[in-house]
Amino acid sequence: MSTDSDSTGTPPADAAPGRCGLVAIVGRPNVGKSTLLNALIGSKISIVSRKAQTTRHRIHGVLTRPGAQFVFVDTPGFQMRHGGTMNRMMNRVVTQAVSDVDVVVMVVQAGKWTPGDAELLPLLPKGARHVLAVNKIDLLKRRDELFAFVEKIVKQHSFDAVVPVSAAKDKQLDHLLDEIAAGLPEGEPMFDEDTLTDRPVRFIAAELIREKIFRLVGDELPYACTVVIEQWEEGPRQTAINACVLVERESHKPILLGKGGEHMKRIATEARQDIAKLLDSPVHLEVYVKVRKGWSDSVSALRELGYDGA
Ligand SMILES: Nc1nc2c(ncn2[C@@H]2O[C@H](COP(=O)(O)OP(=O)(O)OP(=O)(O)O)[C@@H](O)[C@H]2O)c(=O)[nH]1
Repeated sequence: MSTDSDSTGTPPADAAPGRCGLVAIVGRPNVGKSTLLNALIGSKISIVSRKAQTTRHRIHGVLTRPGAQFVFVDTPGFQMRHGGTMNRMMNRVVTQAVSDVDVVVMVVQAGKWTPGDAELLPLLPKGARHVLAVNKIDLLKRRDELFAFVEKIVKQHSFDAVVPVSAAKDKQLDHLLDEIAAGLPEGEPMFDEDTLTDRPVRFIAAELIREKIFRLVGDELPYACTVVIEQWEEGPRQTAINACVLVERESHKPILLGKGGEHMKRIATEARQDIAKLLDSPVHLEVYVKVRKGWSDSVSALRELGYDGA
């Protein structure tokens, strides 16, 4: 790594040409992908103008550093937590989603290699630089455990770089970015510097609600749930939003609602605050729960809900 003793904040005249490219962060559930992405690009989402229609991907976030722009693309399938139709479709979607990225960062949890991790290895796109991010190193008691762990993985797959990190403690993230940058092609930035995401604002609002649900009751809900924005009215003083959370079974409803509806209240309050920040205007948010049996296993229901790849 370079030292910053001579850093003046301006790149030297003979600086390497700029790089820009697509990066996918993949990994089984719970290894810390979202935490890592947030630590890399910041958790604040803002709405963007894209310079040009240069990518067919859904962009999760953009990070611009001197000399390199990292365009993080979404990989929906890697976030799914259960089997069934959803997963089969999502595997297809995911293979397509990462097929033309420049760098794929596979995140694993230090000391915890599972069959779920191994299953992802053949899905990593051939033409990309493969970076292994060994996350949560702060949880390791002994450093030598890390060497043995990494050795076991690199025997199964040849990674171009291996970087132990802690997304939560902000450890080694600059090093990780350097290793990612090494795989980005030379080129002009695709986005203006302050750009963070180009996802439609309604989708982000639904994601913010889903995030609150996972934070509060994710461990208790045996299936993923989905959030559908049913109504969105931009008034002169506030935006009124009705959102519906679809769950699999009647028994999931009380989990989401909590005693006297307290979970739902907290979910709605926290989501409203985030959405208001996102829109930079007051928000009135109503969140309902509906039971829709078998939604995650029905292809037509998935299509209806806007999942592609069905
Ligand atoms: N100790 C520690 N915990 C971490 C670290 N990174 C993430 N976590 C925790 O691990 C859990 C899962 O993190 P997420 O970022 O939600 O993981 P994910 O891979 O996006 O999970 P899915 O959305 O299920 O795919 C959370 O409780 C995080 O706080 C880390 O570096 N150290």
